[in-house]
Amino acid sequence: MENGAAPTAPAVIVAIDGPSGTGKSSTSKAVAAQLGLSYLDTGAQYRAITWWMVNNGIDTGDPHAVAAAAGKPEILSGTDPAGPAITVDGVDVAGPIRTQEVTSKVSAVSAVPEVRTRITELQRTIAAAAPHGIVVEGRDIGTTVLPDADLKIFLTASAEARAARRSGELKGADVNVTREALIKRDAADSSRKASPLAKADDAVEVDTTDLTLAQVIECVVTLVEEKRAGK
Ligand SMILES: Nc1ncnc2c1ncn2[C@@H]1O[C@H](COP(=O)(O)OP(=O)(O)OP(=O)(O)O)[C@@H](O)[C@H]1O
Ligand SMILES: Nc1ccn([C@H]2C[C@H](O)[C@@H](COP(=O)(O)O)O2)c(=O)n1
Repeated sequence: MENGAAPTAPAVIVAIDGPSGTGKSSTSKAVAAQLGLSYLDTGAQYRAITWWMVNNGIDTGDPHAVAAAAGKPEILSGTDPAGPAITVDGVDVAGPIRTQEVTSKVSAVSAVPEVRTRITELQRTIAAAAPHGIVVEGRDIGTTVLPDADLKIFLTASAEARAARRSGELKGADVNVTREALIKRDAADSSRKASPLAKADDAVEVDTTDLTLAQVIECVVTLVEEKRAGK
C-alpha cells in the first residue's frame, strides 16, 4: 500500500437461510464477529412486528387487519453481533419477542404480503449501509431479500437434532412437543405464497445434524474467506 495502511477486505454480503433450529443465529453471529461484519436477525424483525400486533389488539389471524396495521410500528434493528438490539416504537423488545405467544403467531403475521414488503425494505436498507459487509439470516434472504448476495448458505438439520437443541434451551420442554411445533412452523413458513422459506439455487447447503456449532462456524468462515479470495 502506498500510504502504508493495511489493505481492507472488500465488503461482503452473506445470506444464511434455513428452517428453525438449524443454527442460523448462533452461526451468523459468530461468523460476523470473527470477520468484523455486521449482523442482522430478520426473524427478530418479524417477531417484533408480531409482538406489536399482539400488544395493539390486532387479530393476527386476520390478514386484512394485519395488512392495514403493517406500516404503523417503527422497528429498529441493531447490527452488532455481540448484542443485536431490537426496538419497536422505542421499546426494547429483545426479550418479549421470544415468548411462546409470539412464536405461535409469527408465521401468520409474516405470511402477509404487506408485512413482508415493509420488512424487506428495512432489511435491504440495513444491508446496504453496513460498512464492511453483513451476515443476514432468515428464511428468504438468498431468494428474495438479497438475491445478489456474495455468498448464500442454506443450513439444514434433522427435526430430531433441532428439537433436541431447542429442548436444551427451553429447560424442561418435552422434546416431542418441541419437534412437532418446529415442524408445524417450518411447514407454514415453507408453504406461504409470499416469499416462502426456500433454498436459493446458488446456495451452498450445509447439513448441521452431525456437526458441532464450532464446526459449522468454521465451515462458513472458510466459505466467506474463499469467496473474498475470489476462489
Ligand atoms: N451444530 C450445532 N450443534 C449443537 N447445537 C447447536 C448447533 N447449532 C446451533 N445449536 C444450538 O441450537 C439452538 C438453536 O440454534 P439457533 O438459535 O442458532 O438456530 P436458528 O436456526 O437461528 O433458529 P430459529 O430460526 O428458530 O431462530 C441454540 O441453542 C444453539 O446453541
Ligand atoms: N426472513 C425471514 C425470517 C423470519 N421469518 C418468519 C418465519 C419464522 O417462523 C419467524 C421467526 O423467525 P426465527 O426467529 O425463528 O428465525 O419469522 C420470515 O418469514 N422470513
